[in-house]
Amino acid sequence: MKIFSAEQLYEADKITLEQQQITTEELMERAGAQIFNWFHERLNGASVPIRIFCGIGNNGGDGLVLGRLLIEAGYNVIVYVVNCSDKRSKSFLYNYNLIKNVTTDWPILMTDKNDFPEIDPEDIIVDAIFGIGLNRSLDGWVKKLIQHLNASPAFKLAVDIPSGLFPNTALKDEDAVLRANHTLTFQTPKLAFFLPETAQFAPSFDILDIGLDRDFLVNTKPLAQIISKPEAQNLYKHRERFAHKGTYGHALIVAGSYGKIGAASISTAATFRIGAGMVTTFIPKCGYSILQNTVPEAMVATDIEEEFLSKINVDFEPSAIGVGMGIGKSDKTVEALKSLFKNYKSPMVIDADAINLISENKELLKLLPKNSILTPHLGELQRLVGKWKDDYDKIEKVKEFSIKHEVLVVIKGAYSITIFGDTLYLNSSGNPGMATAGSGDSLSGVITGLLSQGYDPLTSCVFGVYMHGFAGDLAVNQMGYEAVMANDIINNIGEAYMMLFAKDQSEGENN
Ligand SMILES: NC(=O)C1=CN([C@@H]2O[C@H](COP(=O)(O)OP(=O)(O)OC[C@H]3O[C@@H](n4cnc5c(N)ncnc54)[C@H](OP(=O)(O)O)[C@@H]3O)[C@@H](O)[C@H]2O)[C@@H](O)CC1
Ligand SMILES: [K+]
Repeated sequence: MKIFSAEQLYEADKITLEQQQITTEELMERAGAQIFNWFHERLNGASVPIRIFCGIGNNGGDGLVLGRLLIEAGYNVIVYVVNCSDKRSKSFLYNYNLIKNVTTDWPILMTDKNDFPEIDPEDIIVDAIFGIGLNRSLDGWVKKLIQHLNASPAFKLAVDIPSGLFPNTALKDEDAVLRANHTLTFQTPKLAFFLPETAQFAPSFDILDIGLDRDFLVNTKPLAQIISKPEAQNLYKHRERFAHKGTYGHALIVAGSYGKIGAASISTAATFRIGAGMVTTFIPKCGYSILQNTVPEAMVATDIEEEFLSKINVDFEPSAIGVGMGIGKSDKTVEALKSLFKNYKSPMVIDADAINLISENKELLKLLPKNSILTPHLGELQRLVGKWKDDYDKIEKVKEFSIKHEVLVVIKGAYSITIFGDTLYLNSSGNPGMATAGSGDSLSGVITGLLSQGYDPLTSCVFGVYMHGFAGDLAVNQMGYEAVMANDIINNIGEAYMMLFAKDQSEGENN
């Protein structure tokens, strides 16, 4: 699914009116009716008070349509106009007049904080104050109104986007945003719903299809793409009946140091589970028996050093390489990486300490094979690209980095983001149970295993991140968030493949 910017949505709006020969008011009626249907299906005529707060732009207009339809259906509705300016939009005014036809309880005009109503915990609050037209942070009594609403335990439903939240630019004042319980967003979710600093304001949402122009939606390059099950299904490559282990490549995992041989075992097991044909794991000598015991399917090659990596040498041409998990930061390991990057031109997954070593020895960046994949967590990312001001600045910095060094970057987090040049993919699978040691090592193994099978680097990232998260969702369903360990994620990769095409929706919420 695509995420469009506010500017693109206004463009879609304009094209829709032209192509479908409809007025703004007709489109607004569609939007309001969709929200009404959502309510009506759930409330089924219940008499709970619904307090609709409308701004003076088109978001407020949507609120007025909803109010009118709810009143007509016999609901207990109180409509407020947050009258912060006299620049009311044309469609707002049109619907302001219409609502007067269906009730003698005209909308209550609010002009300062003396007009704030008392709200019972059982009431429903509808936030139609500001939508994607917000162009500065809220202040004055309107900000106080938002805080008044936030202080109430009543259920808060936001229309299109919580008021005060910018759809695709940074937030400056987090005390001036409605904390919605749920958001009904038009046509596509907004980027802010997925980023760490702003997702808290829209913790859950439904997307309402208001019939914006299909051609525009299909042919326009979006701000970002969300990867959910349908997209992942399209990325999956079927196995060939006459396949043999060579068909799916011979991956090389370069990992581990004294005390961190587990990182090598975990990433090796994940490389196998996602489907690599063969895996050789290159580790310091001290890990030899451990690895042969924990992953007997793997071949093991060892460094001349006992406890860390100093010179990486294998006698085959790997189909993919995953490097960095638990390798530590010895000086000799920097040299080992240097020659690895120089000698092998296969696509590489670069993780953990390999990323840290690159950050400390920037000359390594020039040696990275083209289209290599870096999978930093936030601390590693910051060391790599420097500090960022906010989530959007972070994305811009990573885009620049990706373009400059011709690499892909996976920013790990609640919605992991894959960045390739100026293209963004947001992953929808995964859960907080996966914040556990070794989870990242298993992801590196998954991506390496996909590369090894011949998936291209971008698909390996996007599909790998999805499958890893999906396996984590299945693990959580079996044992709960707290108990999940990295091996449980790996052990559910098989189930994730089987469930990928199953109709059952038992996995995570936003899949
Ligand atoms: N796109 C679509 O396809 C469809 C969109 N639809 C709906 O339209 C919504 C967008 O409507 P919109 O453009 O009228 O903007 P909206 O958010 O109502 O607010 C604009 C007003 O707020 C003001 N203002 C801004 N910041 C402010 C601040 N900090 N403090 C105070 N005032 C501030 C600004 O005035 P200003 O003072 O800047 O001149 C202006 O008057 C969208 O979210 C969706 O709900 C649907 O109906 C159908 C299809
Ligand atoms: K809103």
